Amino acid sequence: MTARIIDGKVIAADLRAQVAREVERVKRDHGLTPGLAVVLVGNDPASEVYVRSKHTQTQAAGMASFEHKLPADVSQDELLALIGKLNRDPAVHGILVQLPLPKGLETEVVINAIDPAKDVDGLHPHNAGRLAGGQPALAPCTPLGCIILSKTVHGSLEGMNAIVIGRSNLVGRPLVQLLLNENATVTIAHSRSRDLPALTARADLVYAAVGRPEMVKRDWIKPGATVIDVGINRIPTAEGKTKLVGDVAYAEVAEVAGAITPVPGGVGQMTVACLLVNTLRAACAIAGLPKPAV
Ligand SMILES: NC(=O)C1=CN([C@@H]2O[C@H](COP(=O)(O)OP(=O)(O)OC[C@H]3O[C@@H](n4cnc5c(N)ncnc54)[C@H](OP(=O)(O)O)[C@@H]3O)[C@@H](O)[C@H]2O)C=CC1
Ligand SMILES: Nc1nc(=O)c2c([nH]1)NC[C@@H]1CN(c3ccc(C(=O)N[C@@H](CCC(=O)O)C(=O)O)cc3)C=[N+]21
Repeated sequence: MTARIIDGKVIAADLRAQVAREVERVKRDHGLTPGLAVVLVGNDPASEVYVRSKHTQTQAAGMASFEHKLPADVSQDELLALIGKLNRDPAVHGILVQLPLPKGLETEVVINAIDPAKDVDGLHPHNAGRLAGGQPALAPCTPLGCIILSKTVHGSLEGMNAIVIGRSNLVGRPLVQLLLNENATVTIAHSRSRDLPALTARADLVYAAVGRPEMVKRDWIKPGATVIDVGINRIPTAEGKTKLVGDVAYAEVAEVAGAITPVPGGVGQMTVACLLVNTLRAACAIAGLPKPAV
């Protein structure tokens, strides 16, 4: 069997086009231009790539994009002051602080300072708690993207056995909550889990969000399972260059899986598209408008 490739590029482009249509409508009918502010502290080259692609795609969708680059040695107070300013700025409806933050800055304090209504990353305890309680919330973009990709294969995830490998606040935990809301049966695995290959082999849906290049192997996968690879790992090649690989050994797993996401071109594409969705939703909610169609 050779897996169907889930094309994140195409699915994300479709989602961005839907966002752009809705942005045009709220601009025309309500004079509302959704705005996203991205805060990047320090100059990690990988982060700069993501931030640039967020900026380009935000503008392409007709939204306002505000970039704030701060030096790695910025003080916590200065960063909190910027967040306070963005919280009060009526042109800003979404605030994303790129993680991880450089040493010396307390992630929790910084995240908690973001107005929950503008927390398009879904990381503030207000939104994380609401999501865990099954209430409407701004949910993290990468897990949202994982659910959309899974549904392109299965329609409904109800009753399916899912495993989420990884339990970070940004990916694993919120993904578990979204899967529960979809009525999947969820196993949560992490670095202390015992016999990960056997746990994974029971799953119809496998989500790998670990940060270990090509960790998930062919013999871990139930034949026909859907494999969603969240990992983004840059590794050296034999030719002395670098390449991106996921947390799944793609070539061998694609021989047994029913469907699989590539890296690049899978989940990463959806993350940025879902950020636009969240910004549009946040803008409509803040302006007191009905929920947008996307
Ligand atoms: N495509 C996209 O848009 C995005 C991709 N990513 C990528 O996804 C990956 C995960 O990111 P993130 O969640 O932020 O990473 P974190 O480092 O925050 O979390 C990694 C998780 O994996 C678990 N883990 C580590 N080693 C093992 C192991 N050997 N077996 C089982 N579990 C293990 C850890 O367990 P424990 O809790 O016990 O330490 C932890 O829960 C990274 O490659 C990252 O680059 C991240 C965000 C967006
Ligand atoms: N507060 C916060 N929120 C995040 O959502 C967040 C973050 N911090 N820190 C870093 C991770 C990582 N992340 C990615 C986004 C897009 C791609 C992406 O577009 N990837 C492309 C390829 C990119 C390339 O070629 O380098 C793809 O997979 O096709 C990847 C990874 C968001 N993250």
